Amino acid sequence: MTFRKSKIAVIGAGHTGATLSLFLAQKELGDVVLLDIPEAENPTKGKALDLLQTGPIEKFNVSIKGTSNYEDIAGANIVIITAGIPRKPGMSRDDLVTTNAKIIQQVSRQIKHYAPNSIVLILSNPVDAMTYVCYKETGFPKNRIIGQSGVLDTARFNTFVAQELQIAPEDVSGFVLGGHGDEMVPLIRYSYAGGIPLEKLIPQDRLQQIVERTRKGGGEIVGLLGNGSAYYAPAAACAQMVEIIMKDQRKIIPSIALLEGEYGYHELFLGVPTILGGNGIESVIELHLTNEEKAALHQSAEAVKQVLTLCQNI
Ligand SMILES: NC(=O)C1=CN([C@@H]2O[C@H](COP(=O)(O)OP(=O)(O)OC[C@H]3O[C@@H](n4cnc5c(N)ncnc54)[C@H](O)[C@@H]3O)[C@@H](O)[C@H]2O)C=CC1
Ligand SMILES: O=C([O-])CC(=O)C(=O)O
Repeated sequence: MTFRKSKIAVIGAGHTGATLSLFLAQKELGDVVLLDIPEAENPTKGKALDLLQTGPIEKFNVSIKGTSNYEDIAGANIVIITAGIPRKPGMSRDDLVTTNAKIIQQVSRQIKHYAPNSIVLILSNPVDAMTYVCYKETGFPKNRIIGQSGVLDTARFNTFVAQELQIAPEDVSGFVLGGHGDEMVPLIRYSYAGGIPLEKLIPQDRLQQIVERTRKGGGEIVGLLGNGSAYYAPAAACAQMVEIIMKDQRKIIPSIALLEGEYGYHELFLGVPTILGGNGIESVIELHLTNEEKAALHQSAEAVKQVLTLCQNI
């Protein structure tokens, strides 16, 4: 009898890619292939070997291979793209667009060739636009092209609310819509702690401060790190999405998904609540929004469209 394990490919072996590989190995979701550019082949192999040697201590048993050869991702079930440059203090995510769009284009071509049946999860920034670039370049169906932003943004919101109320973070279920930029839309009306609407637990002005901190949550960490951006929580967010897909858990999770009429948008990737499962995005959940919420979402969508115009001539 042959036992075939699943294969998960992580493109980009930097901070997020290497951290994600550790989370994936700990979850034993499949064998991990960690790929970076040829110039970084030795460090990539070194990180993979180091991760592999974590197995006996952390009690996981999967293979972890470092490589710069795309043949190694052949047949991957899921590919996560973390390749690209991160921002530095003073930059916005959108400032990365020209460099990263070219990288995503190259990487997507290789994925199309070597892992044509894979589900692709995009992390690289500006992530809403990079998800669109990957969609266009691979030509994969929309359910198999997913961007990560909302799991992370919601985790930040939940953390700040838990700190405010002095409760367990897992008791908080926040809700964030829109693009992964400072215009993102944390929706207080759909946010709860222990089933109680947050509006009943925290005064409006404090809630607004938490919303603002969430919107700028990535920038806060960029400012503190000084040379790069967050990677533990972003990697954990990707690992959770991979787990949901690999185990076909059908969870309601915010994903960057292609909108074809939902929320009034067409041919636009934006963060929305989705059912995530074995086929990737199983469906987009459309919620009723107040006029104020619609206006905030519109502002966020316009910011994403603006960045997309910069991807047209890559
Ligand atoms: N969507 C989100 O929520 C988040 C997105 N990010 C984004 O993820 C990206 C990666 O961040 P980090 O891992 O911290 O950066 P990093 O600089 O530590 O790692 C990036 C890696 O990509 C590799 N790379 C560059 N071009 C490549 C190519 N053509 N093929 C394969 N690998 C290539 C680099 O050699 C490097 O090892 C950034 O764009 C960052 O802004 C980071 C955190 C959260
Ligand atoms: O802030 C950044 O540049 C990285 C990112 O997307 C995040 O941490 O939310």
